[in-house]
Amino acid sequence: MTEATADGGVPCMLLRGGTSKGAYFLAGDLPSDPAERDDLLLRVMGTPDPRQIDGLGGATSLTSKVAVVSRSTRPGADVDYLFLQVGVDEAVVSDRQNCGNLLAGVGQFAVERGLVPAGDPETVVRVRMVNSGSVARTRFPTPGGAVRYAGGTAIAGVPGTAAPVVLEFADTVGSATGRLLPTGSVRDVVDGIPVTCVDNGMPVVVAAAASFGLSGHESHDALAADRRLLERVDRLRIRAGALMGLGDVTSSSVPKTTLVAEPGDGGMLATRTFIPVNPHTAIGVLGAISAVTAVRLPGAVGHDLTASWPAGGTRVDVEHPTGHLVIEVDVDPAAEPPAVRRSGVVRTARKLFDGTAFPRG
Ligand SMILES: O=C(O)/C=C(\CC(=O)C(=O)O)C(=O)O
Repeated sequence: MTEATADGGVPCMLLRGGTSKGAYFLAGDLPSDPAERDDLLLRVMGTPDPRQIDGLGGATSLTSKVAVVSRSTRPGADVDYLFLQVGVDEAVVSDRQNCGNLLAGVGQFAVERGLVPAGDPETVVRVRMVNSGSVARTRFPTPGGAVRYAGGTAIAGVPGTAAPVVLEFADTVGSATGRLLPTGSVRDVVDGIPVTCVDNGMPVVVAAAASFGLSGHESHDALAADRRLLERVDRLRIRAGALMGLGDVTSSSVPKTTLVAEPGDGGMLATRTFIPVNPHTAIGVLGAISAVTAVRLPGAVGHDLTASWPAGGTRVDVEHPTGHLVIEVDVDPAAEPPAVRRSGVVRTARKLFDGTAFPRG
C-alpha cells in the first residue's frame, strides 16, 4: 500500500549515516511494485543528472542512497533494511550491494517511526540487511526513551562530533557472491595484476597500490583526476567481477576495488578505494571489513602488510584519503575455509530533515 499524500508526496527522512547520506523511507510508504518504486526513487533523487539538480540526491554515489525499512517478520530481527543505490547520471536503482554507513541511521529511523520501542538509556535494534540476508546489531543512545543524535564521537570524513552508533555484524560472508573467496582462490592474476577477490559483506577486489605505480597515499583529488588510472582500475574490476560470478558488472556498483599499501599516518593499512569507478573520499564500512579480511589471509595480496599487526588482535586502524576508519574484524585464517567470527565498527548518524518528498512537480 502506498501512503503517498494527495499531492503525490511521500514521507521521507534524510539522515547522514556514517560518511554517507540517504533518504530513509518506510516500505509501506513506497509502491510495492519494485519498478514503480524505483521510478519514484529516481524522481525523488533527481536521477539521471550529474548534478541531481531536480532532486534530493547530492550528486555523488555516497549521497544518492536510499534505505527502505519495515518491521521484520523474521525471527532474530526487529526490522528489515533494504539498501538501494540510486545512480547519479545513470537511471539505475540497484539492490546488489549493502551499505554499512546508511545502516548507522536505520535503528534511529525505526525508533522515530515507531517500529521499535526505545530503551533507556540506549536501544539495540537487530537489523536484517535484506540485500545479503545477514543480521546486524545497532546500538545507540536513547536517554529517556528519545533518540539522541548529539554526542562526543568524531569519525573521519564528518565534521564535528555526534552520538556513537555501535554496529556489530555476523554472517556477512558471501553477501553478494555466496563465498568469502568468490573465485575459489586466495589470489588470482587479472589483467597481469595480482588480486584477492573477497566478499565479507561487500564484494571487493584487493590489489597492491604498487601494481598501479601508486604509493597508496595519494589524495582523493589526485586519484580522481587520473582518468587513465580510473580506466585501468575499472578494466581490472570488470574482469574480476566476472571471475567472482557476478556476471557483466560494467554498470554495476559492485565489486569495489581497494588498493592497499604500507600505512603512512600511524594506522595499520593504507587504502584507496574505488566505488566502483570514482575514488571514495574515505572507505565503506563493509568494504573495509572485506578488504581487511582479505589481507588477514595467508597468501592474499597485502598479507605481507599485516606482518607487524598484533597476533590475535581484532582491531584494525585503516587509513583512507580523509583519515582513519577503525574496525573490528575477527577472522580465523587457519580454518578451512577461513572463518569469519564477527566484525564491527563505531559510526555516528544525524537526522537532517523529516518531511515529505515530492517525486513530481
Ligand atoms: O562502497 C560504497 O559504495 C560506499 C559505501 C558503502 C558502505 O557503506 C559499505 O561498504 O559498507 C559507503 O561508504 O557508504
